[in-house]
Amino acid sequence: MKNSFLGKRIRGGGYAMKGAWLLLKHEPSIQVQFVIAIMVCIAGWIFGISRMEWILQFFAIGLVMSAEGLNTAVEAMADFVHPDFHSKIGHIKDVAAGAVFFAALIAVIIAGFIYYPYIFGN
Ligand SMILES: Nc1ncnc2c1ncn2[C@@H]1O[C@H](COP(=O)(O)OP(=O)(O)OP(=O)(O)O)[C@@H](O)[C@H]1O
Repeated sequence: MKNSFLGKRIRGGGYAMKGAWLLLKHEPSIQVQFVIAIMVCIAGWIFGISRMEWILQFFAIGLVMSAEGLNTAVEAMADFVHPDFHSKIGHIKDVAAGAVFFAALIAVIIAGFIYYPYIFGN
């Protein structure tokens, strides 16, 4: 079982959950986004958003937290591979942060589409 196809997949899932827990425990940017995710879920519950709006909201939350998690991994990798200041490292980190910016921008646009009608009417 241990080295079977299924055993490896289950172990991989365990490592992934450990990684998610490490992100939540140690990374301030992920912690902030997690709190924002809880707040928008409370907003969704208060405004009684539709099933499709919940799906879009969870998609946006997943998109931002995934991008931020990968950005954190890229930053850690860059610091490990080259701890000193280097313009290439700066470029790599800026590009990884840019990916988070795209995800966050899309999330804000989705939030606007969902909540604008509930707050300001159609
Ligand atoms: N080793 C480096 N060489 C060149 N530029 C760097 C380097 N480290 C960081 N930078 C620049 O600083 C920006 C911020 O980097 P980074 O996110 O690692 O710093 P930080 O804000 O201290 O990170 P965190 O608080 O998430 O640990 C990068 O996007 C990059 O422009």
